[in-house]
Amino acid sequence: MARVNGEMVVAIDGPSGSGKSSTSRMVATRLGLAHLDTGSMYRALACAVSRAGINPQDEPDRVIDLAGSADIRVDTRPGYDTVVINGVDVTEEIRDPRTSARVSAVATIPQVRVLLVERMRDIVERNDRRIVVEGRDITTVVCPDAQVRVLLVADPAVRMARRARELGDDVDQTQMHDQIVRRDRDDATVSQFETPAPGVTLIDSTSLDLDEVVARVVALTEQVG
Ligand SMILES: Nc1ncnc2c1ncn2[C@@H]1O[C@H](COP(=O)(O)OP(=O)(O)OP(=O)(O)O)[C@@H](O)[C@H]1O
Ligand SMILES: Nc1ccn([C@H]2C[C@H](O)[C@@H](COP(=O)(O)O)O2)c(=O)n1
Repeated sequence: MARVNGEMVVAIDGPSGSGKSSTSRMVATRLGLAHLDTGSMYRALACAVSRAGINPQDEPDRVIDLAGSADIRVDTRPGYDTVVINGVDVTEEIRDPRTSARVSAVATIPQVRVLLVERMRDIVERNDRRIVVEGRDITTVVCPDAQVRVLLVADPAVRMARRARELGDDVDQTQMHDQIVRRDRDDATVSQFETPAPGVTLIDSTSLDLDEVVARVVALTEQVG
């Protein structure tokens, strides 16, 4: 295994379905790092909001209260991916297309973002800054000082096809469009993940397989002085 020693924060941003989680998990495993999927934290909050019967558009203050008070536990061992909020294991629920449809309404509330960014940075520190962190604003807001910063993109049609293959018969074309195109449009109102910020490496995976993407990210970690 190409383990790295010392501090190594790898920040990976990108639009929905661009391969952030698959890539991050494999990079973390290969390098002996922890893995934080920050989208899972917004998704967990969206589950708790829904369980509490809160409508984020009508009652943003209740969402903000929950974002501040909720006990959110994420397992940062690569491949474990367990997420528990207020004692409820939502690991499966966060991947339900209904959660995907609701999560942007929670993640686009600015005060919610401030509260969760604080928690994300805390998790990075608790992992001794040896971690792969993925999301939409990791390279720009959460960890702009990361050793490696990547924006991972892929053509929307390719992302939809990959997601459709993953979900099988469960999701129709309208839902797929909502999960990828509509979600990106909403999420892009609060984060900049469509073009790389200065110093961020762009990787377009449209015609790269997963192993090729992982190899490129690992190569970037090897260039860190
Ligand atoms: N380079 C690639 N080539 C082919 N398939 C890929 C590639 N990268 C990811 N995939 C597949 O695309 C799908 C979406 O990948 P993944 O869940 O990692 O994306 P994501 O960016 O984390 O998505 P989301 O933003 O919705 O959480 C998965 O089925 C994954 O196996
Ligand atoms: N750093 C982040 C991470 C995620 N989000 C939002 C955007 C998505 O709609 C939602 C779920 O993320 P996903 O699991 O699809 O990566 O959370 C964000 O705004 N910032």
